[in-house]
Amino acid sequence: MIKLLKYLKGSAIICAILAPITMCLEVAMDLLQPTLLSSIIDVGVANGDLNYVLSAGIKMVIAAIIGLVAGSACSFFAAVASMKLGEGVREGLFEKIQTLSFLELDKLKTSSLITRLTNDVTQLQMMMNMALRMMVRAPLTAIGGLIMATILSPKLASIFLIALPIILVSIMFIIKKSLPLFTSVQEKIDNINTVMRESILGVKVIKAFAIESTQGERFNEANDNLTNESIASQNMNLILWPIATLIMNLTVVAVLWFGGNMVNVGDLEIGKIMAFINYLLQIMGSVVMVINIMLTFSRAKASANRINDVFKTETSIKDKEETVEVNNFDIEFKEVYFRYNEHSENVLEGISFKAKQGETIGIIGSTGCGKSSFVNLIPRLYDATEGEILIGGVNIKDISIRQLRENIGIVLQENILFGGTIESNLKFGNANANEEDINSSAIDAQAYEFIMSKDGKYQSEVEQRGKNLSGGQKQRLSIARTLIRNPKIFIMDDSSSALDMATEAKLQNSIKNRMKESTVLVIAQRISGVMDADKIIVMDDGKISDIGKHDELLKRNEIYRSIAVSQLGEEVLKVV
Ligand SMILES: Nc1ncnc2c1ncn2[C@@H]1O[C@H](COP(=O)(O)OP(=O)(O)OP(=O)(O)O)[C@@H](O)[C@H]1O
Repeated sequence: MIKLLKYLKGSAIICAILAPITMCLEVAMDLLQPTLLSSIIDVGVANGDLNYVLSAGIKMVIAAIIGLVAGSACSFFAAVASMKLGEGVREGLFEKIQTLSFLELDKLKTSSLITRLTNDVTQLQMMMNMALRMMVRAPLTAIGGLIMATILSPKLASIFLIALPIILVSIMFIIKKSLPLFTSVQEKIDNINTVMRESILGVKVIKAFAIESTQGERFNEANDNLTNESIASQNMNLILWPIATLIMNLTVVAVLWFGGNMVNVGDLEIGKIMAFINYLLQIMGSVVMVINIMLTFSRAKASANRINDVFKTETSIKDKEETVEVNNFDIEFKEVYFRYNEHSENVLEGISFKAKQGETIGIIGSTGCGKSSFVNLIPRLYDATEGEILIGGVNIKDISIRQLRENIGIVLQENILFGGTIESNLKFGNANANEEDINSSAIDAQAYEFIMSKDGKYQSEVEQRGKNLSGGQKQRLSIARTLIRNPKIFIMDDSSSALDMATEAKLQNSIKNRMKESTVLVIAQRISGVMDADKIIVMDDGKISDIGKHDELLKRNEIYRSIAVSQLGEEVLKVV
């Protein structure tokens, strides 16, 4: 948890220092009150000295006002410092997540990352706030109260020697038991976030399949698990209160019993007993505060561990110290093998091929045969497990990730658009794009017409994830967003599947003209999407089955021939 304090910066550090200082003042004022009260009773009232009573009373009021102001200032400083800590940690986490590769993101899981960014940071904030207010107050009040009570009557104060150890041992026991429960509660929140995320994003599928009740059951199960775990962690909390209250009440009885006897034999004044009980209540109150701090601390520790897990995660894909600039964008795969993690099987096996800059390569194969995995290796979204991938003759691991990704434009299979306007989405591809760039990429992506048909044209609103656009419109905007970068390597991962044949043909034509100088890789499910390519790679179960032109493959490759016949009919064979 201490490690995360480095996210406390600037004015927040000053607030974090001022909060305990102002708290010290409040505690001092609180500790003064019982002594002033006892002097009023034992001196003022006992001697019938009204002036003494008045002046001590005024001192009590002034002390209370100073205590109030100091306490409010402390709460303010603690709130600012803890909010700023939360802001800093969230910012750090967000930046860290941006650096992680797909591999680490797969492992950490999106919904868990969201819980860590929100719920776990909130726990940390609460801890910080409480620590700044209570961590000083509780021990100071307890120690100060003990000293003042001992000054009043060392004999009576010996009662604390029995009461305090019992409470402290109970606290330690409960804390030890509750830490794993708090970690488990956070995990259960992860689960519920996963189900919620799936249910909300997939609400249309759920409705279309009429599986609301099944989803409801999944949600209820996750919800029940969270509730049960939270109750278990709170139960620990509940045991502590009766123990603390019982010990406190027994101590008060003991003070009254022994103190009463002392008054009877003339060893102690009545006012001192009252002050003693006041100190006792302050000490016990601070013990209760310590219990609260410890419980919040255990919960925050579980959250801090989860946050630190993200900070500790090192990206597996990073730049070497010395990187090489490339000016040529031929691509070569040399005996490339790939699997998603050490426990899974190879998704790609022995992939070798070459593509010259300016060539268009089509990639076709049955679903799940590894096409997306294959192209994802080129911009290093994942790293190959074995073998080498070269661009312009240089291993891609020797090229800086920035240069690599700046020169590669990939239209992913999942077309994710961001909330904003059509223009802001296109500018994701190139923030400096001018009107001409925007127009030309929209025209080439066959998106211009539908954009112009909208009332707002380029300023038309795009809702989150582009949900107010059709599948084909999203695909075309995603293509335009990539074309606007004029990448040296242009990859389309099944990006024209939602377009009709005529639009797809126009798209192919415009890409061919625009990307003459680039290496183009096009994954398609439809033969029409790849048949005009300079080379077509036929993939089968993670391996390359064949590479050739349309006519050649029709003649010699069984897989290609069967895909072509299934889509274009037997006539396709007559041309060969
Ligand atoms: N992130 C991932 N983690 C683990 N396995 C994955 C992941 N993504 C894909 N796979 C697995 O890798 C294999 C190849 O998937 P890939 O997406 O590359 O196939 P594809 O040929 O592009 O499929 P499609 O044509 O349906 O898009 C599949 O068996 C899939 O289950």
